[in-house]
Amino acid sequence: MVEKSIVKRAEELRDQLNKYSYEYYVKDSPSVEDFVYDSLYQELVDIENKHPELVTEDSPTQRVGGRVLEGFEKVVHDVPLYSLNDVFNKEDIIAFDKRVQKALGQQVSYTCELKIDGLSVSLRYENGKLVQGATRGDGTVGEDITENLKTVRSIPLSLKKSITIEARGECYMPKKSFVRLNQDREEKGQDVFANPRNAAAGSLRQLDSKITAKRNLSTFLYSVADTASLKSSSQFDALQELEDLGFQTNQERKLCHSIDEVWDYIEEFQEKRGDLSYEIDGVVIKVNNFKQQENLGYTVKAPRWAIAYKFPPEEAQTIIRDIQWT
Ligand SMILES: NC(=O)c1cnc(OC2CCCC2)nc1N
Repeated sequence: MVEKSIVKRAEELRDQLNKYSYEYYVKDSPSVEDFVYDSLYQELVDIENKHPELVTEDSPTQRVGGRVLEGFEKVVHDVPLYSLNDVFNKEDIIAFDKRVQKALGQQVSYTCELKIDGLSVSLRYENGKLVQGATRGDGTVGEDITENLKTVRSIPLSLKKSITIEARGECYMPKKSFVRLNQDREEKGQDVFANPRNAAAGSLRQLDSKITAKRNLSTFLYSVADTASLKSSSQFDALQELEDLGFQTNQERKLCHSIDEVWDYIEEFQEKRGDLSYEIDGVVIKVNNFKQQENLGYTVKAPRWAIAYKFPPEEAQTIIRDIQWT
């Protein structure tokens, strides 16, 4: 039986380290220097080595697993991960708005979100603890990449409330990490990745999570499998609720009350795209109210209540050129 004081100290360290990690990787505003984090982390590693029975699933020491997998298990998504219909011009945005207004016969607000150019992932939590992470796959069957997603520091191993929820979002590689990774691969005579999306996909497909852990991936969560698992009754509020649970959400979201406001948002971020620290390939426009989303429903592959406005592809050189070389 381990002394109570040691059990208590291990719990304190876990909570403290998870809080520091959240501040650093999710809020991007650390409250302590790295050396403070490192020394507390080492203290926890020492306690867990001496008393393995004290190790918990959500201990920060469990982010980087030990074993190399043979392959990935299949995961069936009870609620499919839908894709989005794409549009490429203002006329189609206006047509989308007209269809929605006609179908609903009432006023509609839209939540606009940047369309992160990464990989869709699904994160399942039971009683607030991360139990499974999976790829989108074909929308119905994905792959279990829990070990790899646990290494993504912005993914919380435990939520701020012990609820059971399946969150969905994008896992991506920041532009600077992409450039650094390709420089490193070039020096080693390895193939370089064509773009950050491919680099993120390649990093999440690693059978050895120690490699994934070094790729500096991040996330933006933007939806849940079942909106009934949230208090919110709209997309805009749901994003805030996900943030309050400890997820990273994209701060550029905007609640728009007319399609003109939506178009202004699109033009704004077509301009700002090069200044972002991550790649986007457009804007996602969603009917804000969940009841209205339900009334509009889905086609076979995509919701009728959302549309993706795609920007013209940005040639690779722009990505490299636009990085602020600090
Ligand atoms: N790549 C993105 O940033 C992104 C993708 N998809 C969605 O929403 C889909 C999910 C279910 C129907 C609408 N939102 C996003 N922000």
